Amino acid sequence: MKIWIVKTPVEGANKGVAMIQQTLKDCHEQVVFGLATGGTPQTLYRLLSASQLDFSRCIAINLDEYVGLDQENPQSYAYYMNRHLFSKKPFQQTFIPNGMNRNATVETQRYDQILDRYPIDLQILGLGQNGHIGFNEPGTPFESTTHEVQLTESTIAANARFFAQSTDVPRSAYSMGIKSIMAAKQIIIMAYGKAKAAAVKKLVLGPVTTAVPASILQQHPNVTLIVDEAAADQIKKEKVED
Ligand SMILES: N[C@@H]1[C@@H](O)[C@H](O)[C@@H](COP(=O)(O)O)O[C@@H]1O
Repeated sequence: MKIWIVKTPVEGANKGVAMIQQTLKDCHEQVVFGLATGGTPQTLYRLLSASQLDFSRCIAINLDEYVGLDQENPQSYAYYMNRHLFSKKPFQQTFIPNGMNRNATVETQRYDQILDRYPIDLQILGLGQNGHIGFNEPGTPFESTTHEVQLTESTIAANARFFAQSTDVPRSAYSMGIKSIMAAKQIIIMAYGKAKAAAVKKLVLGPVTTAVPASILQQHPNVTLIVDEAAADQIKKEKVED
């Protein structure tokens, strides 16, 4: 795992933009990006939106969506992606789980077929305070594919800041599984702020355990972790590469 400790999320996002640019250069045909939501990638999407990069030959596959929120709901991840990226940078095609499909079996199978059809070249990830990736909460099997997740109280509390009140946060979500995330050729995971420091330590230095879903990334051959100093507080700096 490469680790970059940056001064600010803007510096981290600039590194992300450079890696995305490289991926676009390296892949001469269609490029498939796996995309995340949440607060962490917002700066990255802002810089991508302002860049000259062209995504018209790219496919975007998002990690997750709340069950029960439609794409017109400002708290849905579909709305988030349109607002922060797709309205400014058109992609050839974009996919996100349909939170309005209450038939979890049908929806998760549909999404797995999309993932089979479009292998991900570069996956962007944020990190939950409890070590989750996508909405794969602690305890999720590493072999999981797309599934419906019952959100933990800690995730509901962490995400309540995006809602008028915590009782508005949906209790479940559809999420790509850990197996699908690990199938990406390359992964960038970003984490900023001291609230992420404990999870970053477990991600980098802890045992690989389903109790910390992100710890499986230690076994992926091409992961770059981008953290600011607050998030890197509990890890050794000797692994840093520039
Ligand atoms: N499902 C999302 C994740 O995809 C995200 O990476 C993580 C961190 O969010 P944030 O970046 O807002 O801290 O939690 C959310 O629950």
